[in-house]
Amino acid sequence: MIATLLIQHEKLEQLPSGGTLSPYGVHQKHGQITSQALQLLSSQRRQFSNTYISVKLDETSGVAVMKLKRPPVNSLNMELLTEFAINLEKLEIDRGCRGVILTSAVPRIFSAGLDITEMCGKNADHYGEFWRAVQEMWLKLYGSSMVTIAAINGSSPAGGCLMALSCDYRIIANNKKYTIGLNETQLGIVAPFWFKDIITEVIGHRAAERSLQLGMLYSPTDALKIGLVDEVVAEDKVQSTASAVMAQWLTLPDHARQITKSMMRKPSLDRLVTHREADITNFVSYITRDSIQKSLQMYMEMLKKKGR
Ligand SMILES: CC/C=C\C/C=C\C/C=C/C=C/CC(=O)SCCNC(=O)CCNC(=O)[C@H](O)C(C)(C)COP(=O)(O)OP(=O)(O)OC[C@H]1O[C@@H](n2cnc3c(N)ncnc32)[C@H](O)[C@@H]1OP(=O)(O)O
Repeated sequence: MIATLLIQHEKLEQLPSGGTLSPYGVHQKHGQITSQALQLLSSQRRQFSNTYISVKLDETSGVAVMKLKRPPVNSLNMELLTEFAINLEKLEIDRGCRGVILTSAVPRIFSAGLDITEMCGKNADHYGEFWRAVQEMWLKLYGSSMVTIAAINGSSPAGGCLMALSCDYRIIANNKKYTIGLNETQLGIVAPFWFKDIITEVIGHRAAERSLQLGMLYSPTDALKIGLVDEVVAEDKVQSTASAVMAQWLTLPDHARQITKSMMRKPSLDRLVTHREADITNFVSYITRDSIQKSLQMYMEMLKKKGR
């Protein structure tokens, strides 16, 4: 029992910021065994935090709450995406974790989507690396065998919406100021095929086509109408509803639910895995076009003006 707890704890050891999984071994930790074990036995919660992600795992329920914490808008830069993928992978291999609630620590914002500055004024190698990190985040989240619930406590455009769409269930706060959707065309860019596939899976072809062409951002109630979210609840009920829904989902045997989830999601995952390198090449050649760079720069200027 103590040995198991120790191994689990080491899987969840805090990561050096922006780095890769720490190669801690049981032996390196030998001297701390007793105190760590006692600490773990007396506490049912484990938490760890990186620069842009914090995770709290409740060992009793097997549910982790993962929060994005990159103010002002949780835009997804390379470091956040990398931390996200590493943390999710750690939870994935942790037997004590069966479900993840994804939410934001930044008031009024779930995530502003990809960090536009990662897609402007950089070189091709950078864009390629960035895109690989975006793909990796999505493959890990959409392909997770755990129950994943998005507790959307703020606006969630573009890549933020993709994250929410990749979860098994979406709960959004009832606040008219919050919007959610894949608004890429409003930036003058095209949503990649796998963004298109996933929104089509969730809301159906007709609604997705209209939504994508017009780059629509929906209020919570409109998002509910088209099935982009599953539930709209009072702002102060988002987390408790997410916990209640999670508890319901976790009453099912993991094995049956996981195989069913995998059956439903495998075709889309395989499509990206098969075309991963081509998708990166495509992204790089697209994003380096002068016209696209200009559109993104203008969009950033517009955002900055609005903020003043
Ligand atoms: C054939 C084609 C083939 C292949 C194509 C392949 C790929 C192309 C693909 C790319 C896909 C991209 C997906 C994306 O996610 S793009 C990002 C889209 N995001 C948005 O449009 C959101 C923009 N932001 C907002 O709407 C708002 O900021 C807000 C609603 C999230 C929050 O509003 P607030 O009023 O609370 O805050 P602001 O004052 O607007 O912002 C504060 C601060 O943050 C900066 N900022 C906002 N969003 C981003 C962002 N996404 N990236 C970087 N920075 C952002 C904003 O400029 C402000 O900065 P300053 O304080 O003024 O410095």
